[in-house]
Amino acid sequence: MISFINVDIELDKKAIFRNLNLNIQSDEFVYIVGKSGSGKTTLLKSLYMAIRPKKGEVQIGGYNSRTIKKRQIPLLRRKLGIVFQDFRLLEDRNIYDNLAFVLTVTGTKEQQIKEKVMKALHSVGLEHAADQMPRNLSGGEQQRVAIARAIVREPLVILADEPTGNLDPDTSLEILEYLKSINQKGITVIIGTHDYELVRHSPSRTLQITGLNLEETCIIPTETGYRISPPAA
Ligand SMILES: Nc1ncnc2c1ncn2[C@@H]1O[C@H](COP(=O)(O)OP(=O)(O)OP(=O)(O)O)[C@@H](O)[C@H]1O
Repeated sequence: MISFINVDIELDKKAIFRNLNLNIQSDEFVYIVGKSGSGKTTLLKSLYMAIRPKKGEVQIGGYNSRTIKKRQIPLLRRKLGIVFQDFRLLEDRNIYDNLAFVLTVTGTKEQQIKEKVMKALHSVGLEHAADQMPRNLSGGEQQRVAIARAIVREPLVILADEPTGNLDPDTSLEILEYLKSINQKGITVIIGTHDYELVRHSPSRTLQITGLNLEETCIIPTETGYRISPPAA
């Protein structure tokens, strides 16, 4: 469902990925790990076509980076739910309206908006917070709203870029559990993170950025924490 085929990505003439080949199936839960600056954000951006490969192609949701037209990019993004480290909620409107906005712009009818928004809030345990303003919620709650906003359009894929980067360890695990439960409903989830502890806690397919490519990796629990196999480059 998602494929990178012989992909080279450069930013400002600097090679970030070289000859990347990768397939991710529907329903998978995948971590992309790597140290700061290794290219996690770049990889996720190439999936929502904010970055296009210099060579090769990225296929996602029936679109192809080589052939997609500029006007089709919003259509692709409607099939994706994107979650950022800094939540990015609209501060001037309440939680309900933050989610409703996403549906209004695509012309969904009022009654349907209400049902979908409340269902999405329910799935992150925040239906009681619909009337609250974002600033009145904790960081973890704001990220749960961001996850609800990402799923309200019933996407094929959730792309989460360091979704726990601003959160304490316990809240991070809670966010991870919400993302796992969304995945169990059949939505592909791809998480970029440098938090190996998160991966150790809840293991799943893990791809580590090493040099200009990716390799399948295991985070192995040990008595003192975890070990990465093969080791981080
Ligand atoms: N717009 C840009 N122009 C040029 N280089 C860029 C641009 N954006 C990112 N880079 C470089 O690309 C490399 C990969 O950056 P990226 O943000 O994808 O890494 P990351 O793994 O997500 O890092 P972090 O964990 O710190 O967020 C870095 O060396 C970065 O400096």
